[in-house]
Amino acid sequence: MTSKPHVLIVGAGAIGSFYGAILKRAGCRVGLVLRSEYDAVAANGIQIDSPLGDLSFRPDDLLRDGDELESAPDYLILCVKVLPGVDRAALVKPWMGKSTRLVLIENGLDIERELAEAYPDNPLISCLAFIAVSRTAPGRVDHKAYGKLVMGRYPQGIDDNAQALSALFTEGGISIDLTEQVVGERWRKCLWNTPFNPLSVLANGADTRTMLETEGGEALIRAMMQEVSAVAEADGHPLPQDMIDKNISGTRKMPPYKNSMALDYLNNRPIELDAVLGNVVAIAHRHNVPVPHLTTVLVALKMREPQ
Ligand SMILES: NC(=O)C1=CN([C@@H]2O[C@H](COP(=O)(O)OP(=O)(O)OC[C@H]3O[C@@H](n4cnc5c(N)ncnc54)[C@H](OP(=O)(O)O)[C@@H]3O)[C@@H](O)[C@H]2O)C=CC1
Ligand SMILES: CC(C)(CO)C(=O)C(=O)O
Repeated sequence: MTSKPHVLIVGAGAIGSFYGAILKRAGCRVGLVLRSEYDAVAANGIQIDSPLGDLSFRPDDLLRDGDELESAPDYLILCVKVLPGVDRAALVKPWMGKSTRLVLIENGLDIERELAEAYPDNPLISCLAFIAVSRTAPGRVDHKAYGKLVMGRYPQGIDDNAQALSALFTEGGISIDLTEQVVGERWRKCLWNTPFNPLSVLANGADTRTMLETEGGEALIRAMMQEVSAVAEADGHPLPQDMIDKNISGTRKMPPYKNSMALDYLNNRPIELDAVLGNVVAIAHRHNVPVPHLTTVLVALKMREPQ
């Protein structure tokens, strides 16, 4: 690649718009694939309120699902919610060239496999976002804090593609941790997301402080974390012994926070229940690890879904 790469973001909500803006700031050509917010972004571009300064930008290409591009992007970054009814492999198909690197910035466990199977010859880079960012209106994004990405080649390793993408994000002003073991990193992140995200929905969109300070709340969260940790270990990704204590004390120090699933619930959007919890329970069953708390929360939330 001689000039700066061409990036296409599929699903430019909070995460896609923010990381697209960072790559735009690094000098990339950045296109967006949009659905409900297409007209607003065509009129006004993407506006981002951020402590990093003015990140607002106009996309270089603006597409709807299935629209053609004259040439395949160097990086296709997928940032849609991971939901059972969404065929992500089919969604990205129109823009996947022979050497397009496929990049996921999405929450959950075991969410890469369907894409790795659909595109076995394209490098797949899996990323975890540590950021507080949300959509406030069509084409408007509020970046409150943080922004680090942890990234690596799926299923493991760090290759030139991950290095090059990491350099671009760094140039745009984001901190990156490259990892040889991205699946292990997904387990580390799910130690937090798997209890906090689904429980916040059962608790009507509660924030972290409410969840920890309700009598029995911390004990329930710890019990769920113990189960996630046991499944991670059975799956070959043991987590450090002190990680539960660190997660609890770190969360207690944060200002009260509503996670992305709480925001989806409060905005009547579907929640990523399987990606964040259902897949952990499925892996537990595969390894015969008992997960009574995780199962109870999963089943209670499934009862709320339209049958
Ligand atoms: N927000 C956060 O702070 C964090 C989010 N994450 C994870 O990042 C991922 C993205 O989350 P986030 O950005 O918050 O979610 P958003 O709901 O803000 O954005 C998702 C975007 O995908 C779009 N989309 C969905 N399907 C299609 C489609 N078929 N074609 C085009 N666009 C489509 C949506 O469009 P439409 O408006 O039409 O539905 C929306 O713009 C999730 O996995 C989440 O868990 C991880 C860490 C923090
Ligand atoms: C870790 C956290 C809370 C923000 O990065 C997240 O993943 C979410 O909101 O779902």
